[in-house]
Formats: sequence, C-alpha cells, structure tokens
Amino acid sequence: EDRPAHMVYLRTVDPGIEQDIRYAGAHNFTGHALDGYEAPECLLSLDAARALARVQSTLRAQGYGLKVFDCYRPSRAVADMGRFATQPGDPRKAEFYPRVDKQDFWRLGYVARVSNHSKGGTVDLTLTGPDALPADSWTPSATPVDCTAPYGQRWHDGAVDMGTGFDCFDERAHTDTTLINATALENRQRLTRAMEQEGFTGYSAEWWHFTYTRDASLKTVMDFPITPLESTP
Ligand SMILES: C[C@@H](N)C(=O)N[C@H](C)C(=O)O
Ligand SMILES: [Zn+2]
Repeated sequence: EDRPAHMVYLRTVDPGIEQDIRYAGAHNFTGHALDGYEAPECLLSLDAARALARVQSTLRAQGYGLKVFDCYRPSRAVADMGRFATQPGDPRKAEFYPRVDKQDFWRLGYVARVSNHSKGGTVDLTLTGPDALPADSWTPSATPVDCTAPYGQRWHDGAVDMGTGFDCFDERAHTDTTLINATALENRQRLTRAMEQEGFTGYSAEWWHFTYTRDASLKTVMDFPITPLESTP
C-alpha cells in the first residue's frame, strides 16, 4: 500500500509544531517500536494538518504551542498493540498503566481495535508553554515513574502540567476528571478550546486524543508504513 496523495508530513505544513513520535521508539506503553513506524514522523490528511497549523498559530499568540506524540497509525501498528496484550510481559507498566491490566485497555477505551488514527485525521498531542519544565531525554535504563505522579516528579515531556503524562491509562487521564489540580485542568481546557475552534473533537477518556471532524471523507482505514520524508517519491 502506497501513501495516498492527501496524506502529508506535518512538518512540511508546519515545521514549528514539535514532534516526539513515541510509537517509533521504545518509550511507549508496549516498550517497543510498533510495526509500520519506520520513521518518527507525523502524517495527517492535508486538511487536518492545515487545521492543526491554525491551532498552533492561535496558541503561539497566547505564548503556548503544540507537541505531537502520534498522528496517522498504520493498521498493522494497531494489530501490534493487540498482540502486545496477549503476550506475557509488562516492560512499561510502572510508567504507563500502574493500576490497570493490559488486557483491559480495550474495554476501558484506552486503545481501539480499529483506530481513527488509521484514517488520517486523528492526533495525540500536548501543550507546550512558558511554565513547562524542559524535556528529559529518555533511555531504556531510565527509572520509570508513574505517569500520574506530581508534575515535578514524573517524566518531563516538555509540556506544561496536563495532570498526567501521555498514554497514561488511568482515570486521571479522563479529560474532565476532578482528580487533577486546577492548573492542569486549565491547561487541558486551553488545549481543548484551541483544538475545537479548528474542528477537532476531543475524547473523554484521554485528554491528548483529538479527531478532525470537518472532513467526513476520512473513513478509510490505511496501512501504508510511515517512512522517512526524504525517501518518499
Ligand atoms: C493508544 C492511545 N494513544 C490512543 O490513541 N487510543 C485511542 C482510543 C485509539 O487507539 O484510537
Ligand atoms: Zn490517540
């Protein structure tokens, strides 16, 4: 399967949006790079990418910005997540899902069997800003810290306090939870407001997950691999 023409590299549309594509490496809930991620790149439909660039410019005017963790997800990567739950081992449980069994991710809504990420208009992202602690650089030997730990203690991903880290499969990641502090709630609301203004809809179980809903044609599940920008025709 080849990359369809409407699917573009986000950095060709807005190089200012930061990217840390977690499923292209081992710093994610599975502990390995997922099938189909041959490069750490964010791909989205052109309309969704342009809309995200408008969100970025709105946030920039407020002193904030975006950092994306996942965009288009090949369906083979979705299958890889499914296999992960059936195989023994929990290499990243202590950081990403300390209070949940991995077999329950689907029932609890944290991972989808058929993901909108594979349709080209869905993005996982966070908010950068003036009060953000600088990003740590991750190595496999890093001591895992619970993604729900206080902002100063958990993994520093370069974002402001959002109440939890990315892909933190926990009640505290539910967008409207009452279990987080007022600053984190305000940060979530700032992100959600800016995204909704440009046609993205959030997800109640994960504060970082948004789908572009102004393009009803984004219905096809795709499986082309994510490859480096340079090597694509
Ligand atoms: C796995 C997480 N980042 C995510 O995107 N979850 C939703 C529900 C999905 O898998 O589509
Ligand atoms: Zn998502």
